[in-house]
Amino acid sequence: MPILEAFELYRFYHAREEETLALRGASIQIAKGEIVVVMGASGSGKSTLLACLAGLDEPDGGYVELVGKRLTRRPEFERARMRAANIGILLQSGNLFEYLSVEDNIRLKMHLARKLDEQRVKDLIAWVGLQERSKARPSQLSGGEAARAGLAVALATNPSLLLADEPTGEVDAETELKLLNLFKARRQEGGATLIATHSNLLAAHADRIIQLQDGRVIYG
Ligand SMILES: Nc1ncnc2c1ncn2[C@@H]1O[C@H](COP(=O)(O)OP(=O)(O)OP(=O)(O)O)[C@@H](O)[C@H]1O
Repeated sequence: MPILEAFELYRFYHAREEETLALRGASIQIAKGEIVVVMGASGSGKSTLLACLAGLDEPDGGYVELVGKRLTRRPEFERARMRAANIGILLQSGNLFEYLSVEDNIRLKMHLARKLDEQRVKDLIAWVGLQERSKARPSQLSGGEAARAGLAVALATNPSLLLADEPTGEVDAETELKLLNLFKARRQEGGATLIATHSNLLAAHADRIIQLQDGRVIYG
């Protein structure tokens, strides 16, 4: 069974007189242990797709199944509960609460999911190589450190699926490589990762590439 499956997603945006078709029948599947990269020109619908897959946005047509259960067209609190149990989200930036240290950001995420686990806090911090920076606030971190801290927070509750939207967009080449290696390490443990990105490095190491164009999957 795929961890996540999307069937014929449509999403329209209405702004003033204009209507934008951000998704026009996009279908995808992600299996356990896969790294799937979604590529496409700016405006092709990558962020919209990820938001629909995470249940943060509701598609106007089609639906998403998360671990075999429909996520779409449920009340927000139910989508939030399903998301919290199964999905970690990593964005280009803004993954951390500014007034909390790295380790407290991780703890807060666990606490909200009622999964506080001090050993896992330590393990995650070591895994992303931030042992020396665990008490630092986000504003005291370099871009690369903040990206790794964001990944630790996204994976705090050990989600079966990581959705990453342009995670290496604002980091240097060294951090890009570090993040790639962390995504690969996750794959060995059976975790699935879907990455919307323009990064050729991430694409080169993906198990599968999905190409979006004008809201449609044209490849993959
Ligand atoms: N909230 C919104 N209101 C109106 N139009 C929107 C909204 N969000 C996205 N769009 C439009 O939907 C289309 C798809 O946008 P989306 O952000 O999903 O593309 P993207 O592939 O992620 O782009 P980028 O690579 O630049 O982040 C674009 O034409 C965009 O202008």
